[in-house]
Amino acid sequence: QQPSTPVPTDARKQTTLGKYCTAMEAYLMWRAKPKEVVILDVRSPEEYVFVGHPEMALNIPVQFFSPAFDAEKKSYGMAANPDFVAQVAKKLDKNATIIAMCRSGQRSAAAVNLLAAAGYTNVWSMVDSFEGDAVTDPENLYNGKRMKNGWKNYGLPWTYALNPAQVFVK
Ligand SMILES: O=S(=O)([O-])[S-]
Repeated sequence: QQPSTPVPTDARKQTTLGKYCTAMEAYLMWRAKPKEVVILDVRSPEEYVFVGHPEMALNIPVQFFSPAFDAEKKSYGMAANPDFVAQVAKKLDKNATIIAMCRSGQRSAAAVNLLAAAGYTNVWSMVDSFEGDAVTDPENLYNGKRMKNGWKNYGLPWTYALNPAQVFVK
């Protein structure tokens, strides 16, 4: 069964290919065809290692974590991985079924767009991704926490274990 997730309202989560799925739909797609469907985790290797990752996920970062802290934005930076498409191409054909995922669906959309521009046609963006969206309700104990949806919150299979065939190696 094909995912029926609609176009996300957040423009940063939209892709040129228009293929969207939730973490649950992604898991069901993978489970139906585990040899054909690739879950591609485009987060930084640090997130893959320390936050954990779907058990079957291949890590190729679309952006790297940057240790430069921006006091105004109150965040660390991310730097584009200039070799992202080439690194994907080493492992996956242009007609492969790929589900891109990140923390909560923005970098996965960016990754889909890069791959689409390079000729990949069957690339989905996991809109809630690994950690999901944050609760936005000041009355809620979990306000601001990523507890709404996503792979981890659904209780889908994830791990901290590192498989040499799946980790990012430059
Ligand atoms: O890019 S992100 O959705 O993982 S914050």
